[in-house]
Amino acid sequence: MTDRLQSVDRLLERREAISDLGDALRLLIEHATATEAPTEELRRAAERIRQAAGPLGERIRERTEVAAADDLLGGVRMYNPVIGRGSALAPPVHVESSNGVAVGTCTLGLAYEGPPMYAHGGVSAMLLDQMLGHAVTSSGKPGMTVQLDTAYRKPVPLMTALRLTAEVSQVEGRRVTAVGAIATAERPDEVLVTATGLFVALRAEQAQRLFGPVMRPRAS
Ligand SMILES: CCCCCCCCCCCCCC(=O)SCCNC(=O)CCNC(=O)[C@H](O)C(C)(C)COP(=O)(O)OP(=O)(O)OC[C@H]1O[C@@H](n2cnc3c(N)ncnc32)[C@H](O)[C@@H]1OP(=O)(O)O
Repeated sequence: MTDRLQSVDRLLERREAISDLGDALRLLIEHATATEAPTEELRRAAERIRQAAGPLGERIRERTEVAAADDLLGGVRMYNPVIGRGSALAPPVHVESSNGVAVGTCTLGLAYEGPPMYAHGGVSAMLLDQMLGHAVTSSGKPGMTVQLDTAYRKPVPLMTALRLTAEVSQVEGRRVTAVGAIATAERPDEVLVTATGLFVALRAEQAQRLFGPVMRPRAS
């Protein structure tokens, strides 16, 4: 096996391990949010979790370093808080996108609760920002969100399969507008939340100013 193939294998193995850890963390968060276990059990769990966290903190990256398992240009972001399989914060959303259109699926657990039984409005906005970002990126004009308007028409139910959609609606020079919606998978035509986002493609000097350290090739 060539060195390159071996390093690809190692990368895939690491991504698999990160996803496995992410799944475990999501289970932990969901149980910790839903639990009505005795108080003593909570104390024991806190101690065991601190013990498990210790070794992970022994080698950590700086803010200016991209995670070793990520591929920025290829769109692999293992710790993205919406789609990252390694992020305990991510539901995670599974997204497919092409030609300015994105479709996503996810189920939100009790950890995302705002009003009882329903998703927090900020969580819906986060999901839609990400979805709009995928639509915009897949149109070939990636940019950053400069404005996001959300309209909450009906509450988003927790523990229910959701369908998220987004598409580019307007391109004006460096400014790209996209619209998106959240519905349940069961009733995709009944819109619960909508969003309109304005994205701006960065000029080269803006990209350099904001992302200079992570744009440099990794030292081997
Ligand atoms: C396969 C790969 C898949 C990967 C998928 C990845 C998906 C990723 C999903 C991630 C999703 C998550 C995404 C995130 O979370 S992105 C994170 C949240 N967003 C930010 O942090 C952005 C913060 N903003 C800035 O840094 C600056 O505003 C930037 C640098 C973006 C623009 O700099 P600046 O502000 O100095 O502007 P400009 O001089 O360059 O000019 C820009 C043009 O835009 C117009 N303008 C600006 N602001 C507004 C506004 N509010 N309403 C209306 N218009 C506005 C402006 O007038 C001008 O128009 P014109 O005069 O040219 O006509």
